[in-house]
Amino acid sequence: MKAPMRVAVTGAAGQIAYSLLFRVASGDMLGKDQPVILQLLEITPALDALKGVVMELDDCAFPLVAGITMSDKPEEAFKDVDVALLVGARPRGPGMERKDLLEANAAIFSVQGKALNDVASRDVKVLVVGNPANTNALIAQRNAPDLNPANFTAMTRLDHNRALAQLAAKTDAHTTDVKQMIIWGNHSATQYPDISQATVKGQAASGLVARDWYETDFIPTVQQRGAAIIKARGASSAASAGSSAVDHVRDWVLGTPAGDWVSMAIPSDGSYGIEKGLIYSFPVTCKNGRYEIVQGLDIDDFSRERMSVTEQELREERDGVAHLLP
Ligand SMILES: NC(=O)C1=CN([C@@H]2O[C@H](COP(=O)(O)OP(=O)(O)OC[C@H]3O[C@@H](n4cnc5c(N)ncnc54)[C@H](O)[C@@H]3O)[C@@H](O)[C@H]2O)C=CC1
Ligand SMILES: O=C([O-])CC(=O)C(=O)O
Repeated sequence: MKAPMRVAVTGAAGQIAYSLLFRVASGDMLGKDQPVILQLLEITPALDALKGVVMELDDCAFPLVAGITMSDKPEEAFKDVDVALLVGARPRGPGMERKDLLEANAAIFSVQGKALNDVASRDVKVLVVGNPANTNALIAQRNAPDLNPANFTAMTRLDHNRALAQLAAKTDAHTTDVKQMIIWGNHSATQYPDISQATVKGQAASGLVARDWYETDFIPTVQQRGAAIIKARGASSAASAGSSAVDHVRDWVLGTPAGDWVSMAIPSDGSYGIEKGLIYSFPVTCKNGRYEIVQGLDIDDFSRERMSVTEQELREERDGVAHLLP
């Protein structure tokens, strides 16, 4: 039996966590042979609700759960954690953009970055889900100077999966037939879902769909999918967000399949001319618990323009929270 891994989940009484926790506990994220200790963080008024969630986790009798803790103090919840899923934050409602949440949510991530810096495992892998995810990840990372910046990531895997689903439906294929999708940039309406490298059953996707569909239907549909869910459901995506968080961490820890890649928002190292340090979504492959940006892709003028627009938005978000960036 492997030693348990410690997984912190913030916002553990919220909507996303209500689906995410059960997937983590059942072994979908770290493997069916990997015991987990769940370290759950909530704000004080939500601790009663959290107790109910823990009662349900207990009632599932998951073989891989080696312990569960609850706390309203980040320094307790993050103690020695190997993986930190930073979900807890206010979600947007109808008519809002994700960056409208910056004011409400940014402070959470400076406090949590500091706590991770002080008490988490030195190799902790951090995934920020709470919006605006990229800039919140930047805040957490900059407040954790003793940890490797590369260990702070934000979630664009939901956008990646949405793009797979849209392209698969259009080409009458299954999502597993689609390879080499890319989401560039911010988890926002400026993100650039790029099919220029994608294949469907081994054929170039760009040759299978009309350019007009790609530009006027596919791109805006993926960019606006979060808003469409809010309109339809009256609440922001929860189960699909939880599922994508599982995918993100699983692939980071256990590796990406040969011949394909995934999208992760990570600190830019300057690849593709993107400003160093911004938390920007790139195509990456993962192996041995590390990710690497896919290099050498051709970037045409259409792509370059869109990659720059979303980069510029990330610069503006960063400048808007300068007071939280040590
Ligand atoms: N990156 C992505 O692809 C996606 C991100 N999101 C974002 O995820 C976040 C959570 O969404 P939901 O679970 O639907 O919201 P929710 O409102 O149902 O749950 C959020 C939970 O976080 C808790 N919380 C608030 N401040 C906290 C703090 N300082 N420490 C610990 N917990 C705290 C709240 O008490 C609440 O229980 C939102 O910001 C939402 O916009 C949602 C979908 C996709
Ligand atoms: O749209 C939202 O506010 C929630 C979210 O991030 C998504 O569904 O992509």
